[in-house]
Amino acid sequence: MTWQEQQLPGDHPPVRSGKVGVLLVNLGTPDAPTTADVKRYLAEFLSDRRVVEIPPIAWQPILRGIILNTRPAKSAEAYRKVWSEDGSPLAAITKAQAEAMQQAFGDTAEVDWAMRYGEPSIPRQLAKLKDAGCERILLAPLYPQYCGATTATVVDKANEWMAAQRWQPSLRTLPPYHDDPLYIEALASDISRQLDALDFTPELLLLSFHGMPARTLELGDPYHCHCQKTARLLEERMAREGLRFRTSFQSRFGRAKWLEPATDAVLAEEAQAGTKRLAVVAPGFSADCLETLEELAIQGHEQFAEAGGERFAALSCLNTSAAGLTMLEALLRRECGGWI
Ligand SMILES: C=CC1=C(C)c2cc3[nH]c(cc4nc(cc5[nH]c(cc1n2)c(C)c5CCC(=O)O)C(CCC(=O)O)=C4C)c(C)c3C=C
Ligand SMILES: [Fe+2]
Ligand SMILES: [Fe+2]
Repeated sequence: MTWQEQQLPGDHPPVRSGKVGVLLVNLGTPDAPTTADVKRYLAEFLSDRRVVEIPPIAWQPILRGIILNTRPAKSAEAYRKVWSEDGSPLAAITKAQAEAMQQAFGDTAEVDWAMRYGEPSIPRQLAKLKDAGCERILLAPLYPQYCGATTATVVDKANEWMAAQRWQPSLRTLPPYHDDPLYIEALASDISRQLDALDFTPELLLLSFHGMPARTLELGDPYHCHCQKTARLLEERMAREGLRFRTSFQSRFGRAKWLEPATDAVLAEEAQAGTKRLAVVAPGFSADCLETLEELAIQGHEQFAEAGGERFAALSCLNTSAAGLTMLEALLRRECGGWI
């Protein structure tokens, strides 16, 4: 079915229909690396009750009174270190992924991208797809591992928009793909390519996933198990003579206990135990961002070197690599089954 302006009586509102839409979604990022923009972004992000599970009556005074007066300046400084000509790396890469998918799908689907926090927002982009005639939309949160704080909040936001529509499009959601052979294969091939290009041979490949409060595991969030399964499958698929694998969790936020071991602690511990050559990669991130380019590649390098490590490499995320785009297209085509 293709889009068409239907033949309608003169006083009938225009009707556009018949198309399939695909919306790639990632976390969100400030518009500019300034304290004011980072503050705006963090206020929205950290007010999401899926992200900080403390009752607003207790949390909002801490957020507004302390965190939003201290963190934005520090985070803005970190963002400035990784900001690119095309803006925030997370937004620029997600946009490039959507453009590549549009190229791959041609006129069989409209492909666009959105950010859960900040712009372009999910409601704005869903409305854009609907206005372009998309009656069927695949919502694709680009998180391989399911997490209430990431995947579920994207679906919540989309459903909020759906609730306000008289004529709703049909909505499908890309399921988590943490153990999908397409994903494991893409990671194995892209990581192997990057390891082969290094001018040293790492003794350890550290798989660093974004952390979560430890209690989310007891509350039934599958995130920790999904990360562990990705790590196990990747290690089985990639096994190399002399290369050890370890898994850790980065980006701790707040005072509660987070999933362990922490990436910074493992980097120091490994160097102190005599590991000289280490590579780190973040398989849970679809695109490089502040957490990989600054926290891992800059801070992680310093932590490892200060503890006695000698050679360090932070590998890239799948981004727009050939392996990453081939995987993404295959996942999206599968989920659009019967539609295109
Ligand atoms: C990949 C999955 C992610 C999970 C799970 C996640 C949970 C989570 N994050 C915070 C707090 C912060 N995260 C920040 C940045 C950030 N987080 C993710 C991904 C996940 N977060 C990404 C891709 C990014 C990068 C955004 C970018 O612009 O590049 C930040 C902002 C930066 C900073 O000030 O440090 C915060 C804060 C919590 C509390 C949480 C789960 C409870
Ligand atoms: Fe985060
Ligand atoms: Fe687990």
